[in-house]
Amino acid sequence: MFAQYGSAIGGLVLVQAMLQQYCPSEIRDLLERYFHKGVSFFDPYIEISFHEFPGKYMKRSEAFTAIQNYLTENAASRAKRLNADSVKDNRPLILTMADHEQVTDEYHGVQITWYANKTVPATTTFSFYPVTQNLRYYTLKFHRRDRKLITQSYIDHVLTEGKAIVSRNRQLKLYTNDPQDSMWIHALFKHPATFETLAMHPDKKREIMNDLTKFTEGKEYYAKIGKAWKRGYLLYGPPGTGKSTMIAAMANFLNYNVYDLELTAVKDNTELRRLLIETSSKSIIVIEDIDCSLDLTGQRKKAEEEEYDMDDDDPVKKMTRTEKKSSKVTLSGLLNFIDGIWSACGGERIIVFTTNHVDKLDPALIRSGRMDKHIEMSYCCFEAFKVLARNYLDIEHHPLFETISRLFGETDMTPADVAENLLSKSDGKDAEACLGNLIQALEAAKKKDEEEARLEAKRERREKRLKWWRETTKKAKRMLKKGN
Ligand SMILES: Nc1ncnc2c1ncn2[C@@H]1O[C@H](COP(=O)(O)OP(=O)(O)OP(=O)(O)O)[C@@H](O)[C@H]1O
Ligand SMILES: [Mg+2]
Repeated sequence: MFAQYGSAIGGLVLVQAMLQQYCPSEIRDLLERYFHKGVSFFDPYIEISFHEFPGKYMKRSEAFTAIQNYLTENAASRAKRLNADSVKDNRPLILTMADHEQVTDEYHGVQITWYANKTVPATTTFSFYPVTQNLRYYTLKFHRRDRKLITQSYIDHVLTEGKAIVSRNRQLKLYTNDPQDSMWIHALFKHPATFETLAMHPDKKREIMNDLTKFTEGKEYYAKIGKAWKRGYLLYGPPGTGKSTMIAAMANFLNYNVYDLELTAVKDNTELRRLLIETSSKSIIVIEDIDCSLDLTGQRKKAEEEEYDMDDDDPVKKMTRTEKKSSKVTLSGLLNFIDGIWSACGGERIIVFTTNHVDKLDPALIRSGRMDKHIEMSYCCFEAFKVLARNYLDIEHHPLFETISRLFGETDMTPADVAENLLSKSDGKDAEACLGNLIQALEAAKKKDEEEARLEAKRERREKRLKWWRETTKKAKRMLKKGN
């Protein structure tokens, strides 16, 4: 039976080769269409292709990555030609199928063949992406009698397995936007901060961790209520209270990549949109110091005023306005993105804004629904100090803790300053000396606070006296006038 198919297809291939050589193109196209129909009539096999970059935005297909990982773990070792990926950080060698290689897989007793393909484009058009990368694809080939099993069960199995492998083997990455060509560049993300090492009141910490876990498990919930699967956090507080450390702890906790978006390097809203669409799911997009990144407070107002003035028909003014508008990222561009566009690209993204001045932000940016959770990162409390003492000195208790606890009630110190004091010259080994350092620093801070309070009180008293003196003089002058 197979031999018959084979010779029929062989015959058709021969005919096609002859046509290509001797036929005019119109007739050839027509005949080729029939040729493919003929082949598919005789050929009992079905093929499905999965391209690496299938979409308009040149976003790498998650299905392709999942298949690559599935094949690497399950079948690639059986291939004859393999690519060995560079090995870093003592990780095992990664072997992937070489291009134009094939492997077979088995599922419920059915044989499936996978081909790793790569086509080289005939015409070279300009692209930011390596050309060959755009054209890699896997082809899955199976007998048509197994169509139901493959399309309804096997592909799902491969994608689910592949995605699980991706998240198991995931090495976190830190992406930053390159101001030169506005592309994401990445390095391995290796921040050691975890929720365990984060100095914060345990209740608050638990609340945040629960919130994050609920978010990651919320795929069905978000779909049910018709909202994009995203969550916004606003971290605010003075410098050195652990906002950036918290982001690293979140990434390590969730096993998410971090996209550190430098807004000042983004040319306009279109570029912002592209950069954000290129982020992968399971990621945290961070915009640090949002109040400094852009004049977000003013720009929206300015934009509104400009729109209002659009009737003005001075062409020069109009042009300047248009340039101004198109050359910057605006608050509305950012808000539009946060609000809507993500729903179209798969979700599971967290966006974190940080600021030292929450009072300076435009209310539109922080209203609920946009930033779902506001987290205040504040001065160190005794509970947070205990975490730092455990991290830096390996101690849970010490007789000096009582004094320290009292001093935390009397003055403010950031966790960064506490940590600095715990890092003594003796390399953190002499706990008593380190705690002594901290007590001295806390007492000095308390003294400074008291001195500032004393000066403030003195200033207030002086102002009061001055006010009394001015009023009394005014009264005396009025009385003198009346007397005259
Ligand atoms: N809550 C904290 N827990 C543990 N370490 C902390 C904490 N806060 C600060 N630190 C320590 O202080 C350093 C500075 O903290 P971090 O950069 O997270 O502060 P920040 O709030 O982001 O400051 P900025 O507003 O200046 O960006 C960190 O490297 C870390 O060692
Ligand atoms: Mg920071």
